[in-house]
Amino acid sequence: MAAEKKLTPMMQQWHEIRAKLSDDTLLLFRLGDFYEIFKQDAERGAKLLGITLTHRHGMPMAGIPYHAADTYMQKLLDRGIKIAICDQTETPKPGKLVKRELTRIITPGTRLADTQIDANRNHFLLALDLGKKALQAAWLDLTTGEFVIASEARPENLFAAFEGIDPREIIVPEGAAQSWADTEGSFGELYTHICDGRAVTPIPDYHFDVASGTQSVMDTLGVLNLEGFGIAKDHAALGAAGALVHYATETLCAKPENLRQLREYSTKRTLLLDPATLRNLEIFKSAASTRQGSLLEAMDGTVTPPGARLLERWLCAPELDLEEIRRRQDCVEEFVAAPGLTTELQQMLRGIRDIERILGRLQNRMRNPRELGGVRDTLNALPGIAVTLLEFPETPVAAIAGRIHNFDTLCEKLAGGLADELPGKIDDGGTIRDGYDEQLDHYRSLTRDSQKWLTEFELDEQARTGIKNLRIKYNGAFGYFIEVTKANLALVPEDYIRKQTMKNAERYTTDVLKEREREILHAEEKAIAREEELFNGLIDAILEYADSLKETAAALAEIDVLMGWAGMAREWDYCKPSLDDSDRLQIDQGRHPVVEQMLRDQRLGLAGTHAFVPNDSNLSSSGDKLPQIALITGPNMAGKSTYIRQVALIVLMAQSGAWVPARSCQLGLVDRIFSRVGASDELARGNSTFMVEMNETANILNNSTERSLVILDEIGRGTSTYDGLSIAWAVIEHLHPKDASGPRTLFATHYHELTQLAKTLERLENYSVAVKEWNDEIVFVRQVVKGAADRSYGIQVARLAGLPTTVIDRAKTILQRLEADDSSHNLLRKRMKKEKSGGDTRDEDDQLALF
Ligand SMILES: Nc1ncnc2c1ncn2[C@@H]1O[C@H](COP(=O)(O)OP(=O)(O)OP(=O)(O)O)[C@@H](O)[C@H]1O
Repeated sequence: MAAEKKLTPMMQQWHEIRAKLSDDTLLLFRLGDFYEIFKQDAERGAKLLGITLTHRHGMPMAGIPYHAADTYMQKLLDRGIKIAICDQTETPKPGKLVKRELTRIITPGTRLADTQIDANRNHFLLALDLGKKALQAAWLDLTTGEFVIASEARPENLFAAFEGIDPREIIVPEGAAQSWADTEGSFGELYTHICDGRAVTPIPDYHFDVASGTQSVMDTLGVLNLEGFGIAKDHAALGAAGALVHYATETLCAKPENLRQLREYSTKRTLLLDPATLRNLEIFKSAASTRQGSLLEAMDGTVTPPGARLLERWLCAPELDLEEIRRRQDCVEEFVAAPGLTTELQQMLRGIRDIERILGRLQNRMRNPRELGGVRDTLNALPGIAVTLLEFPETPVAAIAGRIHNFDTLCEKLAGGLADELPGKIDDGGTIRDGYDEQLDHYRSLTRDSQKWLTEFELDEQARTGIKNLRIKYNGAFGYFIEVTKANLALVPEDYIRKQTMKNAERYTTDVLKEREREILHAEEKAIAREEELFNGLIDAILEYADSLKETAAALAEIDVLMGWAGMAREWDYCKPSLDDSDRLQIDQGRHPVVEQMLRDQRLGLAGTHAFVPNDSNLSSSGDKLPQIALITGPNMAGKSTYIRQVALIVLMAQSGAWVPARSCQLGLVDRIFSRVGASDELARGNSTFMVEMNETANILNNSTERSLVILDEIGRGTSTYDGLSIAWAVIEHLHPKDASGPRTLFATHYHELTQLAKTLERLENYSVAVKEWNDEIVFVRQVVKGAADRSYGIQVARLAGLPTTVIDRAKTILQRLEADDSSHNLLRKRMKKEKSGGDTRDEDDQLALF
């Protein structure tokens, strides 16, 4: 207690505020031009930020300059640290403790400042709760106001969506986090996976209560019920939504003001992509974890950040609604047919600002004059965009254009009120245009007159005292003063009153200067206060239009994505796919969108690289005239993986509403894409390659339907040949139910033995990727043809890879011996050889019963 008594009033204030925060939060305490960090926070902060730790009266402290705070905050947030900001909430007065309040807590999932967020990506905060029957989830992007709930009896279906939304922070009920991670089976694994590398924040369980959650969601949205959003009052995920609202309110230190809508995500309305497929198909990130080389990058022709964000949302939730898919496709078609207008529109879109996020900040009390300038400039650009869109009358594009509102009144108000050049902060002055407000003009003229007066006063005093270098100066602590250097002290007149002694100068004031100082400061203070009032008035005027601004921003984002797709369609000669409810998939001359682009880029630099070779794909789940399963064999490096992936990517693109890299494409809607391809990054998580492969395969066998698309690449290669072959064999049989339909499947393999399945499975057809042999060398022609391949040409490919000749020669010898060996494994191969040469295979058929 004795120690407590000694605290200065300011430290008492610090203690009171610090006590409201959790231990892991770092408190930044505004002190003049610095944010100070004290005590235990100082030790932690100094280490994390690499700044000097000092001690005052034994108390550790560290400080960061207010003007550079953004950079330091960014560093802390990137390390997953929560920051609490305590600001001065009144103008400091000498001798009085300034009022301070917590103004914000910033966590990885609740950042708002544009310097702290990625413009092209959403920043979602995700809340999870596992009920007895279902997983409840809600996610919210505070920067844009997007707010979604979901409830799913099969949690694995939702984890696919989470992978796509890529949450920055996950809120869970206290106590649950560890027990969920320890849950046996897929839930535990998926939960651990989604938490990996993300901030996880436990909050008390009662914040997940459905009844109180519903109430706080309704209060925040400003509605009396949720029927307008098609959501039942007792929707089980409203508990998670309530937890989000609570957390957002706590961190913003106020109710989030930009939440206006709530949407339900349903796995039944979306083509599902499980996390493994998103990774395997390199949808959002390449295998090297970069955007480059991903489908997202190859499909991104957007020119605005909201467009880029919408593209990502569309790609992680491709549609099952034919009408919506066709609407998007038709818009792309309009833009494809009007390249000139499209380029013009794109040019205009480049000039607009991110209204959705500006609104988010304005509504949540992060206001600076330049944001208003952004709204003004964007509104000025809208009529031009709207007029250009009128060139698409009575088309789906015109329907989107119809969602762009008219803001003439607001435009006029902002043009009249805002200065042309805007400062970064309202306190800097100069936000409001001269002539907009009489009162402000009056204070400003007083200040301007005073500046003139001060200049004249300086000249007069120089003349009166004979001190040529006498200066009138100003600083925040001492106000206005007359500065005289030490050498001229003898000339200082009697009426000068000493204010401060410096090393080389003395500072004085006079009664006249004191009087004038009072007037000037008063006028400046009044001017700033009036300017702030007017500034808030303009913000209120903007916020009155919040809903129509949001709708306009959403329409512009759509136009941006669709024009980007049209640009791609023209540049890469894509076709408009035709989608229906059938069970077929027919792609004529399909290409891999990413590999094709990479090959062209390489070709520019590397002579001799070939262009992408297109291939057809034809499947139907009932096996009606087309196979249900395509089994693809072929040499290493021939292009098997590329081929099967391209089919999956084309389906995903088509159901997102984009055009696709093919000459033509007919597609019966796919409900899920499953993949088991390539190595995975699971090794670091303690799973072996084979284990991962089997987990993914199990998921496919358990969850695929006859509407699904399954692509499997080299199943079973992670174990011994016999085990692998047997598993692959059984997997194919499972995917080919007797007398029923099965998922449309592409299966690439090096087990040539599997090609025999075509004899027993009527809906399976063999294909191979052709190569030409020339002088014991192979030439890749990348053509997929009907019929099985006879060998792997592994040794030839190894030679291409640069294995030493001695190793290649030795491998050939071993291969010859193995092929001569009469093992049961080679029976199949021998049999195939005989078959090819028209020999008798009856003996081996008996042996085949083994499989
Ligand atoms: N249709 C194509 N046109 C042009 N180049 C292609 C085509 N398909 C594949 N390639 C090129 O060939 C390379 C190898 O393809 P891919 O990995 O698909 O072969 P693979 O048969 O699956 O090989 P492995 O069996 O060794 O895994 C790709 O990286 C790509 O550059």
